[in-house]
Amino acid sequence: MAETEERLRRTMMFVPGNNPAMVKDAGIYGADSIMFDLEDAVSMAEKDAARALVYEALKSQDYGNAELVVRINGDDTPYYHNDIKAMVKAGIDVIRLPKTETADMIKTLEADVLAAEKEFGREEGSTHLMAAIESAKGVLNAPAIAAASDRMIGIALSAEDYTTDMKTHRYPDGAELEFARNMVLHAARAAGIAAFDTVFTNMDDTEGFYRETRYIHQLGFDGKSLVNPRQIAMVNEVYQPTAKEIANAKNVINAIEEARIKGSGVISMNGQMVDRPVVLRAQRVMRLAKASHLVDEEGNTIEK
Ligand SMILES: CC(C)(COP(=O)(O)OP(=O)(O)OC[C@H]1O[C@@H](n2cnc3c(N)ncnc32)[C@H](O)[C@@H]1OP(=O)(O)O)[C@@H](O)C(=O)NCCC(=O)NCCSC(=O)C[C@@](O)(CC(=O)O)C(=O)O
Ligand SMILES: [Mg+2]
Repeated sequence: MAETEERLRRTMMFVPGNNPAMVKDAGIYGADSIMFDLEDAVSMAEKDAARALVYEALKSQDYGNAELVVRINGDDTPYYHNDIKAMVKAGIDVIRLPKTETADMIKTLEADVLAAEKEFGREEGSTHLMAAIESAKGVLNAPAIAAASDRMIGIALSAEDYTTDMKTHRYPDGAELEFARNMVLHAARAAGIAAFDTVFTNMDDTEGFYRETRYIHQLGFDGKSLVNPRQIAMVNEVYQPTAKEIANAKNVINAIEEARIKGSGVISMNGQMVDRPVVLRAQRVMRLAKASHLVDEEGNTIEK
């Protein structure tokens, strides 16, 4: 992937760090990002073993093109520093801080990660960060959290802890998450980083999962945190562009290229004004189409 190209982050799958089979096979399902969990999926008694398991997997397993993320334990736990050191030493792509409530928590994490990069001879700045927003305080501070470090690649809403903090629970229509979703999304967009929607935990409610995914796709989220590989194809299906969207995107890109050659940045196409934001949307449609194997590298439709 070219350095300037936006990475697709439709699916970020939680993998319990204490489960050797799941850790080993996590790469076979095609998630855009694999998130090894050292926090709430792992009991206190298994914290050290899980960290060692994930460390060994990162050193020895080939997870293909997936972005590798680890959810460490919070800075109020005795595991936080060891988690950071082990994961930075193993060369993790992204550290996800759970229950992030302030920008200072990210700044502290950034300093701790930098110290670990120096200690283990890793390139300074190579470890990226993201924050999980899991409380009212976190939601209200989301803009500052999102902008707290140049290492930040995204922020995620964590609705299980958030609804507990709000003294409610999750309902099928998601009204209890409306404010938090919009805050997280706006904070991410204002900081120029990715926004991840929360996990959906009822494996049997396929209809509910599709409904929620279509909704967050419409809002503009980059993708969702997931708990099960069966959810990956469903998210990709919702996020993949339609044939009409792809055809339109190709026309936009071709038309603006012709206009550029003639020295113009804005044109009219079928009565519709085409300018920079329309072109950026068209380019994103083509990236999604490529990732969904609907078109090849040159943008030609792949016949199924
Ligand atoms: C849900 C279930 C038990 C269902 O089990 P089932 O047995 O019915 O699954 P099946 O579909 O039958 O599995 C078919 C095959 O896939 C394999 N497989 C399944 N899941 C896999 C996976 N995740 N990774 C790799 N492999 C997997 C499985 O091993 C089998 O492999 P095989 O035997 O070879 O065929 C299982 O998925 C699971 O444990 N999920 C992870 C749960 C978890 O991590 N929770 C913590 C994160 S949330 C949180 O903390 C809240 C939060 O903090 C969130 C935030 O911050 O965003 C907040 O506050 O909101
Ligand atoms: Mg949580």
